Amino acid sequence: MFLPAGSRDEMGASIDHRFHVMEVFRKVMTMRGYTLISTPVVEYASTFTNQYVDMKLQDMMKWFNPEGEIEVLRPDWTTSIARALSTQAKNPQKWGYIGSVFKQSIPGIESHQIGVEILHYPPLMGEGESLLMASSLLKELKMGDCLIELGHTEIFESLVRPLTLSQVDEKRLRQAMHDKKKDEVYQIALNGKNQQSAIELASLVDAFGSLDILSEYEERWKERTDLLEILAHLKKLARIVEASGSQEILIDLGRVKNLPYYSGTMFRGFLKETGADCFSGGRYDRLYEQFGERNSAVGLAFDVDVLAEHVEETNDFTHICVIASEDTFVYAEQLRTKYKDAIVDIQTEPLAHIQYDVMLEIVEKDGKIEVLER
Ligand SMILES: N[C@@H](Cc1c[nH]c[nH+]1)C(=O)O
Repeated sequence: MFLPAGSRDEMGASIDHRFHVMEVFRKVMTMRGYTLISTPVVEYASTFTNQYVDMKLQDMMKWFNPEGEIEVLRPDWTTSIARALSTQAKNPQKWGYIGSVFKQSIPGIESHQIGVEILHYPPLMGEGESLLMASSLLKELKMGDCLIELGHTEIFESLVRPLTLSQVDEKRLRQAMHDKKKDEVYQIALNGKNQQSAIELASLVDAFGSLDILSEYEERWKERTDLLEILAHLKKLARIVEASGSQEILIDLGRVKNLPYYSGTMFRGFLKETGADCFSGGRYDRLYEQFGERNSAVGLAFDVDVLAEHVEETNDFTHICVIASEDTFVYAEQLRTKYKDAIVDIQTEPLAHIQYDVMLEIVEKDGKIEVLER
């Protein structure tokens, strides 16, 4: 009642879990040498809708400012951070962030992210670091096994390029490929008057699974040096992650980009137990072209709400109830110094819904104060 659809109030455990995820992330990123970055929650729409970023205005929370410019609530951290860093020197940088993104398309509009952006690193090192950082966070959070899926924008893009497709057909083709609808991919691709490409695109729909898929396609694409390079790159990245992390790797050669600014390797993380999609990211060197430069840029963001839902109970402090009155309240407060690592909850009566580990009662007898264990 009194809230727009999808908006909700929150109390207790779900907030605890979210903060726990953020705190563990902050520790992991700090220990790996990242620096925190934050950008304002209100930005100009044009930061996100320009030709380099190409996000859709209709998906954003927006309004006109007094000067008639459109302002939005931050729909994406990666783009804001690129804007903020565009004037920085080009030394290797690792940034971490914690905060909300806002999209019309998600229930409640707000979702919570934690993420990293890695700039000016050699490609395999930046990508490897993103994934190993993700892997160590999941381990610290005791999330159980995770599947890391690798894809690459240039496989689908380079097979579509020789086709003469209308914009509408190209959009439909992208969607059909994303939905893994093989017949539809083939039929739409045929409109591009290049049967060989249509066959290749249709086969891409099934090109996902374990690392063996890479060897299979090395054979299939042995004449295509551009695609072979991509396969070799993905293989090296998979080896780095496998050797240092403990996560299982999947390959999806037919993956289409979920954000327009990706150019190169893309990744996604799934929790094995429930299949929940917990992180997503990729390389976006071309995003920096709007500032007249081309940088090595890669990163990923976690959906904090998904992680918080799966996190184990985080509160393992001893829970002490101190029963006091208005007269003994000051004494009760002093007791805290004795139980520094416990939850000390001062009440007039124990609360029925809480299971206390220890119950202490402060009583005043003949002007003297005593603490009794109940
Ligand atoms: N901003 C992306 C994640 C990402 C971070 N860096 C690169 N990609 C997202 O919201 O899905």
